[in-house]
Amino acid sequence: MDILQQLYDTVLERKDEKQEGSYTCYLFEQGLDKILKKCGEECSEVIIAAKNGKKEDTVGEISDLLYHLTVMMVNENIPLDDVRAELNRRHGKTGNLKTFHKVDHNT
Ligand SMILES: N=c1c2ncn([C@@H]3O[C@H](COP(=O)(O)OP(=O)(O)OP(=O)(O)O)[C@@H](O)[C@H]3O)c2ncn1[C@@H]1O[C@H](COP(=O)(O)O)[C@@H](O)[C@H]1O
Repeated sequence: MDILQQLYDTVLERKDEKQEGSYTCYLFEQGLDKILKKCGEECSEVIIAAKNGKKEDTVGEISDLLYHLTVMMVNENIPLDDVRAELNRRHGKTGNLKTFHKVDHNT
């Protein structure tokens, strides 16, 4: 199982728990506005890190953002598979476009 799925499953378990010291439980208690605020903050931090050109910091900030997005998805009952399906659908489209351009370019 990939790490995003493992993270999603752990966050999902936290939704119905009250675990001492769990930041995820704290976010669920605070509710959607707090979760969205954190997503916004973490997104800004990704942009700043990337702009500063520090790859290691950027990877850390992307990981923070993915975690907070996962909490938001669980809070909003959005399964990871829905995002996978949408990405697969778009990837399929891009694949078709590439093929089209290749054929078009050679003629
Ligand atoms: N991936 C993460 C993860 N990334 C970031 N964070 C937490 O996100 C918080 C964000 O830090 P900030 O400095 O931005 O915010 P803060 O000032 O501490 O908090 P706020 O007052 O802003 O809410 C930190 O406390 C980090 O520890 C995470 N907390 C948990 N996880 C994953 O979630 C799982 C469950 O965690 P718990 O719920 O803590 O058991 C863990 O096993 C991890 O896999």
